[in-house]
Amino acid sequence: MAFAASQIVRGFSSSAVRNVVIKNVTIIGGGQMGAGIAQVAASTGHSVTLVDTSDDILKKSIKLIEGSLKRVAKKKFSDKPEAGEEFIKKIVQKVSTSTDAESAVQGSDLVVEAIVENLKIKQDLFSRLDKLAPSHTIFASNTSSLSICDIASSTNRQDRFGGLHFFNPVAMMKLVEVIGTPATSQDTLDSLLDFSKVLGKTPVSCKDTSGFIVNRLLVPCMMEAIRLYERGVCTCCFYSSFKHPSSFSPIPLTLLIFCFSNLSGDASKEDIDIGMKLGAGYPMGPFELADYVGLDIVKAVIEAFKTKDPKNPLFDSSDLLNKLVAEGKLGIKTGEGFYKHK
Ligand SMILES: CCCCCCCCCCCCCC(=O)CC(=O)SCCNC(=O)CCNC(=O)[C@H](O)C(C)(C)COP(=O)(O)OP(=O)(O)OC[C@H]1O[C@@H](n2cnc3c(N)ncnc32)[C@H](O)[C@@H]1OP(=O)(O)O
Ligand SMILES: NC(=O)C1=CN([C@@H]2O[C@H](COP(=O)(O)OP(=O)(O)OC[C@H]3O[C@@H](n4cnc5c(N)ncnc54)[C@H](O)[C@@H]3O)[C@@H](O)[C@H]2O)C=CC1
Repeated sequence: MAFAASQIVRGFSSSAVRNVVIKNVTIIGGGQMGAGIAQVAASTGHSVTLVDTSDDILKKSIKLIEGSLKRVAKKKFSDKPEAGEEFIKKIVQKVSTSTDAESAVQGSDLVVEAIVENLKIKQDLFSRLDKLAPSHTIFASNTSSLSICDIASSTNRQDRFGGLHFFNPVAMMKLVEVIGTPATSQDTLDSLLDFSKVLGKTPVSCKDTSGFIVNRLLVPCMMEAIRLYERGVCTCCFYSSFKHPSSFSPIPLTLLIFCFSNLSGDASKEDIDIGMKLGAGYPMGPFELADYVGLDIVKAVIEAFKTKDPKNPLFDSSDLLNKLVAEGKLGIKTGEGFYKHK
């Protein structure tokens, strides 16, 4: 992540919106995603204002950014620790913090929202910001599962509203899904695509459908994994993966179907995770990844999918997931989720 020219200068035209120069970025929500987005935006030369509800939270956001930058600097400046320190300092200086979202958007070219996954709260936020942000400012949501159209409907700038869906951890994951609604202008989409590239990411364009591309495929897999665990799993379907861990050969479909229809014995989340890592080549198994993402987020995502597609059994809720969230066991961020974390 080198400091790069960060300006996106669009073709000149009579419309103010077409001349979008994304220099100043406001990120609302300083949790794991907002802090990550702030980090990559600052690392690519943007001036960033990070907003959250309290100074204590914002201090933790800056710590998250510093922690991630330390890992980057360790590689980039392995033999020059002082240069590494300077690199971190320069990037962190590009991030200012605020608890006042309304003022923070006033000089902003782009607002990226990464707050709690709740439609009403996101709509309330954007509706307030819409009244104060300059007319050229583009609004984007990092939602995992809510409709961009539904969120944008709270504003009077639906042509300048899109989805900008980053992946966790933002510093490492190369993909950004850029989502347009029927009302999003081509200029806005182009600006969001260009911005993603300036951040060093690879953008893909998505329609505003539940889960866009990646979560539409990941979430059913997650829910099937939880159900497998809740009702017991037939361990023989992972046998070939254990016997030949380096081969990564896919389990034959017929064997999988046989095993899924003959469930018996104790479930093991560890075995499911090993199965998906060694048998399907994922870097993390579903339970590890759910703990990494946050179980509150996973629950909110499933509920949003269910709201849009109520008859689909893939999105039926899970008693176990609901219980863990009710107990405050949200994964790595609280020290316990499906697993205990140090
Ligand atoms: C199995 C499929 C089903 C899963 C379903 C899951 C849940 C579905 C619900 C979705 C809810 C909503 C989520 C969403 O909207 C979208 C998402 O973001 S989905 C999550 C996407 N993310 C992933 O899939 C992450 C997968 N994991 C990885 O890629 C790696 O494990 C990871 C890069 C996180 C860590 O790598 P690993 O080798 O495991 O560990 P190391 O600690 O050794 O790190 C390797 C390397 O990377 C550097 N690094 C790691 N984290 C950071 C960081 N935050 N900042 C900077 N650098 C980082 C680290 O320093 C190491 O560098 P080296 O040079 O190798 O030393
Ligand atoms: N966790 C993940 O892996 C991913 C999450 N997302 C999405 O990103 C968004 C944020 O997720 P996380 O960062 O994981 O959540 P998080 O819980 O880590 O952070 C959310 C932050 O928003 C703050 N916040 C809540 N309401 C606010 C408001 N009205 N104004 C200002 N700040 C407010 C909270 O204090 C918190 O710090 C969600 O929409 C989620 O679905 C998207 C991709 C991956």
